[in-house]
Amino acid sequence: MARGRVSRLSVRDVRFPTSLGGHGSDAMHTDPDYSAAYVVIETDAEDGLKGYGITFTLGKGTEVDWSRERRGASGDGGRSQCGVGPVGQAGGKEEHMLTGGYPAYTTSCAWLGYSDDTLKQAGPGLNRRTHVFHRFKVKVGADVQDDVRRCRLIRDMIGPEKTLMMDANQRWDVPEAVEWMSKLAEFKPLWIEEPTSPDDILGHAAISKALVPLGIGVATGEQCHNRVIFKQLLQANALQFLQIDSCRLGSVNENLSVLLMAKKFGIPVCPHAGGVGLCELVQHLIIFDYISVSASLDNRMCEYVDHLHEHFKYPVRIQEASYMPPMDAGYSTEMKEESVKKHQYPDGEVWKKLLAAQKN
Ligand SMILES: C[C@H](O)[C@@H](O)CC(=O)C(=O)O
Ligand SMILES: [Mg+2]
Repeated sequence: MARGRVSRLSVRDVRFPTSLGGHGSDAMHTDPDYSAAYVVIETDAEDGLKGYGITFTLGKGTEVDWSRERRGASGDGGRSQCGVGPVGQAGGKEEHMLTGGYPAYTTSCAWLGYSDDTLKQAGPGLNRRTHVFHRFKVKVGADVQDDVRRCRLIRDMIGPEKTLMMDANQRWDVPEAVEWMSKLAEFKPLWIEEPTSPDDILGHAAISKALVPLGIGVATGEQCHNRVIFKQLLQANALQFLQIDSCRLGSVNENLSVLLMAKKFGIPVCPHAGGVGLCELVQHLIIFDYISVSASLDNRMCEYVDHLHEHFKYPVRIQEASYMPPMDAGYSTEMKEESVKKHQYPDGEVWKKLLAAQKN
């Protein structure tokens, strides 16, 4: 157990220029730069132990988080996530995880900013992934004709059996969501994610009521910042898939309370991980969910995006489209110092070059 009092805290603004390749783009966020307020805490125990935390943002948001972290990293429970202990004793479900891992789906096949050629190409496109993954998510919501074309292309490539999900990133109002999804129903999506404002609990309930008869569930949660919102979503039958976000919900404890509520309501948790470092964090929560709470993999899967893992000291391991349990102690949050230095905004090497090029 860590001893001592927190004696030092650093917060750094780390940004990755993902917008240059359209990675991470959706109907609401057209040019995101995956970024983080990266926090390191040390104690006066002088035992070498440090705590690492990140809060995911899309670039400019880091400035807001930066000032929050500086003002009171411990005051409000913080949105950053610091290390927890290693996995415990092996039992039947742990064995299952250790051998087979936790099922993953990929969103990296179909960000909204990708051209049709990119979707088709090997490399960042879908071909490379179709034989690895069985579950795919496509971004929709900006233009219905584009969505029909892109969903057809993807459904044709993955075939009728593989699972397809759709994500509108809050773009629609309630009637629009129902109408739009009725047009995309032919592509057999398992869920529509964030069909409308994340705060509109009754709106989500109305959309669920209209779409469940078409075989389409509603998924939401990546913008839900506390357990009370999730409680209301569950009580109102407003979602069929619940998506915790390890950084959005303040603290591991808040995430755990949502896992427990989801179990009580019989709703599968399928965490959000589209961002930098989110896959690294959320794998701990979802494997815990399986081993200690839900005990089920029915209709459950964890999002995977395949960017930026190389900047983490303990990156996720994906095998056969599954997250393999992390073997290192902690929450897999520590970034490589070299990566942090290079991507620090605005004075890291990467940003100095980009900002200079923008001026010219
Ligand atoms: C801006 C982010 O990339 C967002 O599109 C992620 C998301 O909605 C998801 O992964 O789901
Ligand atoms: Mg989403």
